[in-house]
Amino acid sequence: MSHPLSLFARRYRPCRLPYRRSYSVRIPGDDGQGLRDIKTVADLKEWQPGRLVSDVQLCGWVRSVRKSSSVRFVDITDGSSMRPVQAVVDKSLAADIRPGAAVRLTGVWHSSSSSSKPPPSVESQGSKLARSSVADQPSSSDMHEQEAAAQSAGADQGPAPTTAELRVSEVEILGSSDPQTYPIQNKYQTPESLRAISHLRPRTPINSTLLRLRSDAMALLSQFFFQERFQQTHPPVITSSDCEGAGEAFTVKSGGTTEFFRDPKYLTVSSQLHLEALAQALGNVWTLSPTFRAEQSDTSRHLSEFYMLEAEMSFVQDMDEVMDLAQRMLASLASGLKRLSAAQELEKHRLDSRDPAERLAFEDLVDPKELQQRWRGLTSPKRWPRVTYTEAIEILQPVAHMFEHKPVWGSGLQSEHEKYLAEKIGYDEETDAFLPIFVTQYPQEIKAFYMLQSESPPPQGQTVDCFDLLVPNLGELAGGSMREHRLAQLEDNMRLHGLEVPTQRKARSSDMGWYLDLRRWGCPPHGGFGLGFDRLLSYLTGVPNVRDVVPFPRHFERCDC
Ligand SMILES: NC(=O)C[C@H](N)C(=O)O
Repeated sequence: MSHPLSLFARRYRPCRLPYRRSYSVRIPGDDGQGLRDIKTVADLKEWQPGRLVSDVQLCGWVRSVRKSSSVRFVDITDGSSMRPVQAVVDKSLAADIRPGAAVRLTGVWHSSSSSSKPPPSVESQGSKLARSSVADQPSSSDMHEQEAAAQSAGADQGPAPTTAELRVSEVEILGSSDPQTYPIQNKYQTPESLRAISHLRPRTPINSTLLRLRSDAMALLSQFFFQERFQQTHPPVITSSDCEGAGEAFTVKSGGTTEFFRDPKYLTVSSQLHLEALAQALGNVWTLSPTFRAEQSDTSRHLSEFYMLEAEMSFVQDMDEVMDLAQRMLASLASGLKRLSAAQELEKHRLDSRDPAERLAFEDLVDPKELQQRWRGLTSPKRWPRVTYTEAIEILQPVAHMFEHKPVWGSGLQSEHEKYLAEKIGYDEETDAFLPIFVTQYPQEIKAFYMLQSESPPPQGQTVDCFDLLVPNLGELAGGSMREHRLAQLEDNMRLHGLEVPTQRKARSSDMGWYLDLRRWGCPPHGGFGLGFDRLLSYLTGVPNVRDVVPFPRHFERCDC
């Protein structure tokens, strides 16, 4: 008897969906069967078919228009690459091609390999104009004829282009733009002025590349955790409690007169407690979710809404395993990003940029040498340094005069202390790299109630098995801990931190009864960490203010659109 599945397989005919191209670039003969994979401006710029190709269609936004006597050189972008592609449009067709407009252009693709002469190396805008042969080209209809002749003769024809470009015969304006009012100027705009137009800011070359890097990072992290057999989960955004107990939660209100959820609810400050519940069913779990803190800190490192990457591991006894995971994850992310275009473009175009406005924008970023030291540290095969909080205080005390706040055992490390430690301990002379550092075992009193007490605390006082991951210039990038998995001890910890200890979980109750329940049935030793995703991106890209690596920053007194 045949297996029911094979029966199904015989009956099953895959349905062939009509192929519809929804990409910004369309080349003739591309029927979606994978013969060519030219979908975006980034692909098109790389495409060197070795001949002229007509009927290439390009959708995108006009970044700039340069004029010569008979043609317009139009820079087109679709957000897929930092550099635009050049379109050459006869003056007669170009009247409505203005910066900011959305256009569809059709024409002949001239790649550098369709030229008999080798392409020139990097050119300045001025020299490009002067040297381009296009200004002396025949009209667009002549270009079509030339192309047909070239194809039938199987040979290259026409004057050699100096750069890959689309010679346009048809122009459609899909969304017009008035350059007089368009707020994105072809001149330097300060980060602060761009923040005031966060809905348009992604159209600038550097910001759009940062957003692509952000997207790459999310994809790589998903890949990493998938390979590590972690389950990705969606913990809630609306929660009953302030997990860290720091009183920095936003309250959720419905706008009605009655309490929507019966009693006050909050926007999550950390997914950790819910992740612990999921980890007790799924093993190892992670999430990258929005997190909210109502801190009134108006600094370059704080956002009221940020993305936190949190991971929780079950059956883990040793905190080193949690720190190893954090290091493995960051190393894998950094090496993955290095292979992708957004990170490569940021590095390359910083060096080859000829546009004065863009050069100024690059100067707003951290010095390239320091940036390389960061990346070398993140991808280093060496184990990142681990020091206890007590050792850290001992390192800080002899140089206490350097700080505004005195380093004393029992008080939290200030950002100035964290930055000093990261630079001092993390610098690896041998490789000229900044290794991130782990500071472990903080005093119990200044840490959250759920952390596991250390087995052998220092004479100064009781500590907990926790860690902060510190990097130069930024300070804390991540924090994690072993969680107290025993009910009685957890209840003691709660009392110690002045929290109410519910005796049993009541239906519909919003107290911590549910969290204590987790300790009642099958709670193994476990631990995890949370990492500020936006801070990480700002560290990787050298963007000094975390507000410039998120599309729509929200922070104290600012939530613009
Ligand atoms: N998942 C974590 O360990 C993060 C921790 N709850 C924090 O907010 O810092």
